[in-house]
Amino acid sequence: MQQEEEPKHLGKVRVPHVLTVAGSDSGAGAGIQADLKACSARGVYCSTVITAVTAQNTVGVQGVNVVAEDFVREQLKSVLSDMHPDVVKTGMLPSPGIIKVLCQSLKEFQEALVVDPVMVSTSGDVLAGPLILASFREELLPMADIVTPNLREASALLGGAPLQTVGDMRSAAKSIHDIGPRNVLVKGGDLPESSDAVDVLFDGKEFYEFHSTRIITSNTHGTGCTLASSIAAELARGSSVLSAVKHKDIEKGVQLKCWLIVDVIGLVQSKRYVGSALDYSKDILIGGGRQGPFDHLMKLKHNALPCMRRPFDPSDLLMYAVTDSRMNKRWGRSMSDAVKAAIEGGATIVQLREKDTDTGDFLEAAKTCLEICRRHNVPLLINDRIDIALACDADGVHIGQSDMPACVARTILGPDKIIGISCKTPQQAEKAWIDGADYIGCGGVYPTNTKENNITVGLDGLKTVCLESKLPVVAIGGIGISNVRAVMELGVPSLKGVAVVSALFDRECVLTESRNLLRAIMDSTKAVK
Ligand SMILES: Cc1ncc(COP(=O)(O)OP(=O)(O)O)c(N)n1
Ligand SMILES: Cc1ncsc1CCOP(=O)(O)O
Ligand SMILES: [Mg+2]
Repeated sequence: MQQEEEPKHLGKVRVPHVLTVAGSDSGAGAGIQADLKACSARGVYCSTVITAVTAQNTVGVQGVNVVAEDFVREQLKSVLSDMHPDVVKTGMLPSPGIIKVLCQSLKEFQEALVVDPVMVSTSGDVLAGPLILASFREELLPMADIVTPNLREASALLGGAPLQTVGDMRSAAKSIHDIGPRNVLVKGGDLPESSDAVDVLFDGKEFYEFHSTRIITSNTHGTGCTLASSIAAELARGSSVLSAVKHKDIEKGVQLKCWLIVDVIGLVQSKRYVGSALDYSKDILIGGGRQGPFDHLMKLKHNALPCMRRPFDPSDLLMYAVTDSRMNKRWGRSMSDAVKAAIEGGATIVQLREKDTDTGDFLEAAKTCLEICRRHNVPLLINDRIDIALACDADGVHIGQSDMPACVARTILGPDKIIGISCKTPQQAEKAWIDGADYIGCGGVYPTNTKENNITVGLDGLKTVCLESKLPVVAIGGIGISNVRAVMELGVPSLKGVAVVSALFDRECVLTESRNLLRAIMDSTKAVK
């Protein structure tokens, strides 16, 4: 009997998809490269049709090599016929011929269209001449669902009169709308004498103004491309709503209303995203020119902190300091002062275990502690709170048996973060290994007041777990200067150190306690050898 073939898409998820038709920027701040990064940051797949290759950096544009029209057509056909993007976004279109080719393809495939009418690069280099202006006006703009000119582009599209006020921007938006696009967003980032950045949207009926705080930075190269890509990404994400409306063939008025909802929300989100990326990137240094790129994924600075992170080393577990804000408060010190003193006293890894600190305060303190830890090349872990670990880009987390399952934590945190799991039995230790943990914390070894209702495993329980564990082990619970020797002298190779809370932090001087405890640990490890 012939088996029926399963449809290829069964069980697969369709992801939102933007096609960008634009030029390549070798400096990767703008153009195709900005579009790819912006779409990735906004969670949308991005395919690319390259119209020109530019030699470009933070100083300016040194050269442009236009791609042959036929080859632009071929790229368009390859992507549109097979991958069916939800939205097409255009950037640099360097010849009237390329615009014609694009418009033909768009008529055939009927995708939603976001036009960033790139004419002059942010460095002032002209990327599109007067012939292109005519093609924009006559062919491309009438097909656009939204067009996003800056002040200079809006002025060029309308014959050259400068735009100097929000009133001018409104009139320009209306006049450009008359050319044919369904929505016009005139971006006022360059408006003189304005403390905030104002953009004006006109949808043919109403004007909307979007105000945001102006971010003082020279790292703005690619802002226009990024905003347009981000709008395209938002439209692609909302395209299920749009296509539902389109399919039902609802009368034009309702369809427009639906567009507007997607547009306005998408615009607000896009502007907010660009603002956050600019703000994050205001102090990064790439290139020596006047205008630098910014970091679309808002991650680059983590790697630029004083000390680079390194892979987890089990010997980091030797003296493991676990914070407790109640104790530190009692002794009149902040979390970061406590961490600094513990590290100066020799702590080899730090865990922030903050059971009653508000989330906002916890995050801020965690960022400060992370800077201290990075400076000293000491890993920083967060207890229980994967959200905090992600938000501050800590080195990892410590989780217990009733916290987030370790395999889920691993999926969320990725392969490079450190994950520690509390285990009281060999079975739990085995599971921790299967789930992808890096180490286990075993205890309470001795009774403790720090953690309520914690069952004590004793030295025997610790030894049993250490003997069975495939992962390195750190002992915890009631450990201090008086009993650390007994723990370390168990002499099981997987036992790499001790984790302590009150022995360091429920004391007057964290620095002294840390030094003394480290000395005792070192003495006992020497004794074992
Ligand atoms: C190193 C280390 N080991 C064990 C624990 C305890 O974690 P957990 O069982 O999740 O309990 P809480 O600390 O969250 O109360 C730990 N924190 N660190
Ligand atoms: C968090 C934790 N997990 C098991 S025992 C314990 C508390 C350890 O605190 P202390 O070092 O003050 O006994
Ligand atoms: Mg926990």
